[in-house]
Amino acid sequence: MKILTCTQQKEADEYTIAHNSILSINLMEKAATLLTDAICKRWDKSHRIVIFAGPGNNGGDAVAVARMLHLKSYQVEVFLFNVTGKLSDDCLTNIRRLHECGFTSYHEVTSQFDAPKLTAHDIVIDGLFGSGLNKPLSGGFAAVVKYINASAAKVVSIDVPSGLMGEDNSYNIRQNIVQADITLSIGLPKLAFLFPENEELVGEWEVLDIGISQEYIENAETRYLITEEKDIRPLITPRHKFAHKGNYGHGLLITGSYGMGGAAVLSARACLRSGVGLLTIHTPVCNHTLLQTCVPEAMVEDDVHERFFAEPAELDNYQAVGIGCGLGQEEITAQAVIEQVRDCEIPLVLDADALNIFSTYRNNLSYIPKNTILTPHIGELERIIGRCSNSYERISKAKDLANSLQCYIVLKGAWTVVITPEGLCHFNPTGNPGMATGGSGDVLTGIITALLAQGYSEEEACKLGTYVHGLAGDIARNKVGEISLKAGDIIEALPEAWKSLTKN
Ligand SMILES: NC(=O)C1=CN([C@@H]2O[C@H](COP(=O)(O)OP(=O)(O)OC[C@H]3O[C@@H](n4cnc5c(N)ncnc54)[C@H](OP(=O)(O)O)[C@@H]3O)[C@@H](O)[C@H]2O)[C@H](O)CC1
Ligand SMILES: [K+]
Repeated sequence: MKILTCTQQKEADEYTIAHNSILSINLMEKAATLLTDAICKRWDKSHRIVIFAGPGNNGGDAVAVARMLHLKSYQVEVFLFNVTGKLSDDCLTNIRRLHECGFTSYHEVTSQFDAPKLTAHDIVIDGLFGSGLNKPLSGGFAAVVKYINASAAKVVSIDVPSGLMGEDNSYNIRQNIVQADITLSIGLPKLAFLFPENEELVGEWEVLDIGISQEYIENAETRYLITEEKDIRPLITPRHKFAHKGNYGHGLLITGSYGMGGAAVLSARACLRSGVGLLTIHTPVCNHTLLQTCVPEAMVEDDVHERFFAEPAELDNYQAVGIGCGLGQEEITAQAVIEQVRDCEIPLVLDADALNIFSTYRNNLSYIPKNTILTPHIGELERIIGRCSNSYERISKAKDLANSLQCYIVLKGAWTVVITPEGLCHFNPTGNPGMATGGSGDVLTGIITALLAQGYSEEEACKLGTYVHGLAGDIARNKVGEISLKAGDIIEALPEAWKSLTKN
């Protein structure tokens, strides 16, 4: 699913009106009908609905919703802010329609706003500003926002929480943005919804399909997409009837150190549950027995060192290599990692300590081969690109890094994003907060390494790997709950996740 900018969203509306023979006012009527349904589904008529409408079409939506709720016998009160004396045509039409159905609780605010007292049982509909916002809110509107946020009422924002920009909020004023409990987004989701710092502003969100022109969406250029199951399923290549283990690649995981053998176990088990033909684990001697016992399906190659990875492995026999889980950052390991990466000519995944090593030895970043997959969490990424003050800045800088290294970056978190060397950002929808636990990343590295070994392209391996990892996490959550979820549960759920993605 594409994510469009607010400017594109406006163009999409105009295109739909021009090409799908629908009048602008009727598109608004469609939006208002869906908004009203979504509201009625959640709250019954015992709640007073207090609607704050702005001067543009976001306000027009809100006024149309007021009429629909009024006609369903909800108790509705409308405050329309008309401080410049300039209302959009569709907003004006809806004000007329509201009056025509005998509605009397309408207040037009031109200067002084006598704020109603809001209680916890009230529902506020925030239709002040939507995709037409062109600067941070200030003055009277900022005061209205603060009053809404200070109230105990539940807040439903139409399209976007008023004051929030759809994409970049680096220069916004946070306290002047509505804190919604629910955002009912019209057409497509906005990029800003996917950023963790906006969670308390956007609340729970839902997209309402008002029938925006598919043709426009297909042709719209965007760098931001949400991966869907329908994008993932076709990527999976079925196994051949006459296949043998040699057909599915030999993966190598360079993982583990003294006290961190578990990371090697987790990544190896996940790798084996993701279709790899053969797996070898290169690990310090101290982990030999552990791995032979816990992962009997894998071969173990001992490093020269008792406790740490110290000497690069020979890569001739492998189709992919994953480096970093539980490696530690000993000087001797750092040198071995840099050398291993510099000379690597097969598909490569760098995770955890391998990334930390490159952030310490930054001058060696250019040794990372083209098309390598880097799988940092926010902390690991910022050790490389520097501290960022918000997600938009972080993603922009990550795109720069992916471009300068010509690498793939899998930035892990809620909405893990796969960034391609060309700067496309694919947001992954699966997964849950239970997966924020040690070892979860090791599992992902194992999965992606398995996919690369089987011959999936880097982009496919990133997208498919993050999707199935999150899906397995969701299956595990259903079994054990978010609090108890541990990395091993994700591995145990991988078979079901793979099965669900491959069944008809
Ligand atoms: N038919 C359609 O196009 C549909 C649109 N939908 C809804 O429409 C909004 C977008 O509507 P739009 O009118 O483009 O924009 P807004 O309602 O968000 O706001 C525009 C007005 O706000 C003023 N503005 C902008 N920023 C500020 C600010 N910081 N402070 C004060 N005023 C501001 C702006 O004035 P200018 O003079 O600056 O232009 C406009 O007056 C979309 O979000 C949907 O809710 C329907 O959903 C479907 C059809
Ligand atoms: K709004």
